[in-house]
Amino acid sequence: MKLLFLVNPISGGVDKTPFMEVANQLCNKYGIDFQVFETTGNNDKECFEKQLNDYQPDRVAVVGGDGTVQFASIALQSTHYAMGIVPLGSANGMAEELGVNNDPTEAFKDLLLSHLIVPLDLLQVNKAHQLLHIGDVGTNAELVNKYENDSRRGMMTYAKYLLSELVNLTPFEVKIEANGEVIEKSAIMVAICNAQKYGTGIPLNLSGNPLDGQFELVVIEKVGVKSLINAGLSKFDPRFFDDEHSTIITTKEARICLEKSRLLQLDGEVIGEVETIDVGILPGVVQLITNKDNPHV
Ligand SMILES: Nc1ncnc2c1ncn2[C@@H]1O[C@H](COP(=O)(O)OP(=O)(O)OP(=O)(O)O)[C@@H](O)[C@H]1O
Repeated sequence: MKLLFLVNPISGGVDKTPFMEVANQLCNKYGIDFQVFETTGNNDKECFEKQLNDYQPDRVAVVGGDGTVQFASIALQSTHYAMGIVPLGSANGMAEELGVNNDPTEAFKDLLLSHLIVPLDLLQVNKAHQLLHIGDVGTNAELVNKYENDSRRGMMTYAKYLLSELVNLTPFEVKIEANGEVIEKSAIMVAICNAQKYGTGIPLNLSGNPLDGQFELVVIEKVGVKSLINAGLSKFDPRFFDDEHSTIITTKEARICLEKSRLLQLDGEVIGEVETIDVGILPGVVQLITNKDNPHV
């Protein structure tokens, strides 16, 4: 077997050397030929694609967090190269959704052993962007933007912005065209979900499945104290999930029209202001190495 490691050395602020030493020993023990590609943050897509096509691996091991998994799935889409995840980021939301073992070495062994390869969906957003996990406009996108632009990272800064966003909630009008219907709502946030939960573990819906060829739009109309407490609790137990103030639409294609431009964030990255968001599904374009611990299989 030929294995290509795609490693993000900075994800999660975690030193990847101990994991790579164990992985190296396992590959030597089992006679697995391997190469390593380390992201640098510069020109990664071109360099990765070159190494991929020169080496032609049987499998790709993605070592990092959500940003790295998103990078890999976009680079590997519509190719025959299968990828598996070794969760080593600060947020491993997609790994969690897909039932990947929390222990990187165990996740790596699963990746080597499993013969279960399933087609994973991506979403196409406004022609120019692709989304793997969750994107949104409204409260959360504003929060991500302020947090990203503050040099003081960490939980205190995040909490400060979260509180100011929650105090200043101003609903906006949104029109959604999907499944041959038009829905108009007053919302504080609209989320585009290929999955169920944010990387923090807080769920947005309980029906999202990144392998089903569809996606969910979640329109959050308002947040009361009760739903905030429930959101926190539902991180630990989905029975607390409260959809009283949200509308969930399952579809393959949608147009979201906002009354005025708002910031859009996709997979944790702020894209910029948009007034119209066209979303489509790219069904099963990524070959994902998984196993029966994945709740969607
Ligand atoms: N070696 C590097 N040095 C600096 N930036 C890098 C490096 N490798 C990748 N990047 C940049 O880091 C970003 C991806 O990292 P991101 O933090 O989203 O990863 P992650 O895997 O989700 O980790 P985390 O969970 O810590 O956020 C991209 O913008 C990428 O260009």
